[in-house]
Amino acid sequence: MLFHVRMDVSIPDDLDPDVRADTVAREKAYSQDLQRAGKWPHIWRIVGEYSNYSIFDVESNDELHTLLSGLPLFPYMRIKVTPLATHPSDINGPPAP
Ligand SMILES: O=C(O)CC1=CCC(=O)O1
Repeated sequence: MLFHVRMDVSIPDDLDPDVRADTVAREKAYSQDLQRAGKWPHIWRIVGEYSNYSIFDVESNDELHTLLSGLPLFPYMRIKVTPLATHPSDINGPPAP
């Protein structure tokens, strides 16, 4: 199942700089592990914002929720999830299983 996910990050200005750096580093490692596992095939920076558009490829809503709620930056994010379906005009058809 494919999901489009928008993440808007808002880290409080008064967060300890060491905690901030550690959290951002853990976020990067967590994200890259999921990218290598094929669960997070795309991540794009939204120009001019501390936000990204991502595509997740997971088995269920519950799996997506588990992955998103495990993000180290989750406490500092607003997340909008859009489930994706195959478009009937897509010349490539549905993604391979
Ligand atoms: O910087 C962001 O958009 C938040 C984020 C998600 C994965 C990551 O490495 O950073």
